[in-house]
Amino acid sequence: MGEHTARRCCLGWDFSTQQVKVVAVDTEMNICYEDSVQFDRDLPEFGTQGGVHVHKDRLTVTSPVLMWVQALDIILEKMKASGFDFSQVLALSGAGQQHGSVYWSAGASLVLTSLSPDLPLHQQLQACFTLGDCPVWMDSSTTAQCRHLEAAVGGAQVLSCLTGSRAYERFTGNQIAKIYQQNPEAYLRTERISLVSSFAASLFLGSYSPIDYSDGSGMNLLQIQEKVWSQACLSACAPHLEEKLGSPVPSCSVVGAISSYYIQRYGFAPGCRVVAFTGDNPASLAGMRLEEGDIAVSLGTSDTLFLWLREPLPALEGHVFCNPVEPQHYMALLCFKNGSLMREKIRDESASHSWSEFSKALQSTEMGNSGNLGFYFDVMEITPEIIGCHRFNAENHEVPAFPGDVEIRALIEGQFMAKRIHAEGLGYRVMPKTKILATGGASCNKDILQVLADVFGAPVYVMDTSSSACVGSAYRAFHGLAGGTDMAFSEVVKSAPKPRLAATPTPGASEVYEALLPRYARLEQKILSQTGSPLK
Ligand SMILES: O=C(CO)[C@@H](O)[C@H](O)CF
Repeated sequence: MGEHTARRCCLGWDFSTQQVKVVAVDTEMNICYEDSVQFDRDLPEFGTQGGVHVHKDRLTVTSPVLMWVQALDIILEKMKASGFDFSQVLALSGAGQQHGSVYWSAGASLVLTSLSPDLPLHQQLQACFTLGDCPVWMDSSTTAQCRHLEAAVGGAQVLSCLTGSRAYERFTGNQIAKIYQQNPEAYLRTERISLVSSFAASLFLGSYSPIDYSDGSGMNLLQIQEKVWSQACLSACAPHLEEKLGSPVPSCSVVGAISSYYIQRYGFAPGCRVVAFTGDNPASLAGMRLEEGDIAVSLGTSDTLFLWLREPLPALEGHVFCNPVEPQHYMALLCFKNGSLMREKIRDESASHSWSEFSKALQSTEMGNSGNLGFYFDVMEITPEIIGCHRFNAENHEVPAFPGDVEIRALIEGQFMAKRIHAEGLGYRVMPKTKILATGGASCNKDILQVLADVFGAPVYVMDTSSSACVGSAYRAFHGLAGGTDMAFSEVVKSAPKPRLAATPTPGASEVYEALLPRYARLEQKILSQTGSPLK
C-alpha cells in the first residue's frame, strides 16, 4: 500500500464479533484510511467460527480475549507497514460488541501502565485475565440469573424501567452473576470487569477505562435515568461488583491521553486523546448521524430499528440505552427476527423468485391493500413473541390466503406497520423533521422504501453504513475533542457526507395508515392472546 499523505485525523475502532476494524476520518469528515483483521481468517490458531466459540451446551458462547488483543497488534503493524502517519491522529474512540465482558486479574493494571514498547501487547498481557474465554452477546446460558434478577428488583417491568430492558440472557449483569456462581475463585481474583468497549479503550489508555453510559445501559445494572449503578441490581448479581466496575462516565468523555506504549512503538503524538469507547449499536447511531425524531431501519436477516428518544417508555420488549451523543437523551433498539428471510420466502412463493416481480406487485397494489392485513412470522418473532402467518380481509375475517400481489403488499405493509407501532410503544413519535434512514440489503429496493416512507409518513434516506460503528467512533472522537457535552454532536459532524433521499411519502399516505395502524395493532394483540407466549 502506498505512502499516506499526512492528514490530521481521528481514528474510529470497532471490536466486533468477527473482526477488529479501524477507520481514519480527516478534519473534513472524509474517510482517509481503513483496515481490518478478521479473527477466523487472520488468527486461525484461536479456532473461532464467526469470531466465537459455541460450547457443547449450545447456549454458552465465548471469545478468547487474547485473540482480540493480538488482532490489535496485527492491525497496528499493518497500519505501520502501510506508512500510516500516527503522529497526525488527534484523538481516537471506538466501539465494542455490546454486553460482552472482560475479567482483568489482580495486578493487571500495573502491567497495563508499564508496557514495553519493544514487545507486542499480546505477549505482555498473557497473564492479565482471570478468564481467557469471555462471554459475548450470543450467549443465552443465563436464564436462571435473569429470573433471579427480575425477582430481586420487583419484576420484569420494574427492571426495564430501572435499566432500560427487562432481563436478557446476553446482558452483562446476568453473565457476571453466572461467573460468580460457577467460578467464584476467578471472580474473587478479578480486580476489574470491563465491557468489550471499555476493555479496548483500556488497551489504548494503558489503564482501566471507565464504562460509558450508553454501553453500560446494556448490562441490566445501570439506572439509565440517574446514570448510576443500581445497588439492587449489583447486589442481586455478585458481591463487591461496583468496585470491580468503576464509575460510569458520559459517552463523550475524554478518558485520558494515549499510553506511552503507542507513542514509542507507533509514533502517536503524546497529545492524542482517548474518548470513551461505547457499544457497536450506539456507535452506529452516531455514524448514521441520527438526530431527535429520526429512526434508522436496518433491513437485514433480522430487521433492527435504531430510535432517538427524548423521553423513553421502557417496555418488556426492545432496549433503551442512554444516548451516546446527547447525554440527556436516549436511544432504543428493536429487533424483528422475521426480516429478509421472510421477504425472500414471499418473493419466491408470490413473485416467482424475482425481486422485479416483487416490485411490480407493490407498484400495482394501492396503499392500504384494500384493507387486507398480514402477519408473517416463519420463526418465533421477538417483537412481539408470535409465530405463524395470519391474514385478515377488510372485514377482519381471517382468510387462508391472499392473491400474490396482495400477499406481497400485506407482507411489507405489515412489517413496517409493526415497526411503527412498537417504536411508538417505546416512546418514539414521528416529528415534522423526522428522517428515516434505511440500511441493509432491502434498502436497495426503491419500492420497499416507498412503502416505508408511506407507513411512517416521513422521507426515507439511504447511506453506506458498512462501517457505521467505526465511522461513528471517529465522529465521537472529534466530538470529545471539541468538548463533548459543551458542543452539539450534529455541529461537529455537519460537514460529513449527507445521506441520499430515496423516497418521500405518497400524497394521502398518512390518512390511509393513520386508519390502518390501530387496526393492525388490535389484530396483533388478538393473535398474541391466542397464540403468542406472554411476555416474560
Ligand atoms: O446484542 C446486541 C444488541 O443488544 C448485538 O447487536 C450486539 O451488540 C452485536 F455485537
